[in-house]
Amino acid sequence: MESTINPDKKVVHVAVGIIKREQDIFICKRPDDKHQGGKWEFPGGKVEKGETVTQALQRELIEEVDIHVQSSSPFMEIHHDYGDKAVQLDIHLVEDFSGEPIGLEGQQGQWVAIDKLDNFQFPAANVPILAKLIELIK
Ligand SMILES: Nc1nc2c([nH]c(=O)n2[C@@H]2O[C@H](COP(=O)(O)OP(=O)(O)OP(=O)(O)O)[C@@H](O)[C@H]2O)c(=O)[nH]1
Ligand SMILES: [Mg+2]
Repeated sequence: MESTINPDKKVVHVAVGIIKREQDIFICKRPDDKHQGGKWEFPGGKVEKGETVTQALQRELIEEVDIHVQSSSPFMEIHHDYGDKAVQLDIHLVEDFSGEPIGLEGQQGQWVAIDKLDNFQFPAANVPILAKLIELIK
């Protein structure tokens, strides 16, 4: 019998940055050929062996959106199983950075007001992030 819970399933640990300036957040569109392709995301990527989440976040945001993170603070942690892949998202708020974010890997990127984020389609795991961001501006 097939089980929906597989304790041996590898969990991908991901550092995610909520890049915030005043009431706006910088989001990017995931390339079509990637997991959850075509959806919008908060930039970030896999934590590599030997890296802390903060180090991974700094590296990924340089690689993906060309900004240098000066400091960040933990925002929330989400565990989600997509079936084809299980992820642990370590989400940090990034308000202190240098440079102007752009989609450095050819991906679309744009600043969006927090109250307009629900017009964009995000991966299912992101639902609690949007809910918490809305709380910030209430
Ligand atoms: N960056 C990012 N990943 C997310 C978000 N939500 C979410 O479910 N994910 C999932 O977390 C994983 C992140 O992997 P990634 O593709 O960004 O990793 P990466 O930058 O290291 O790229 P790579 O695939 O080229 O190694 C993907 O499975 C993605 O679907 C999000 O808001 N931002
Ligand atoms: Mg990435």
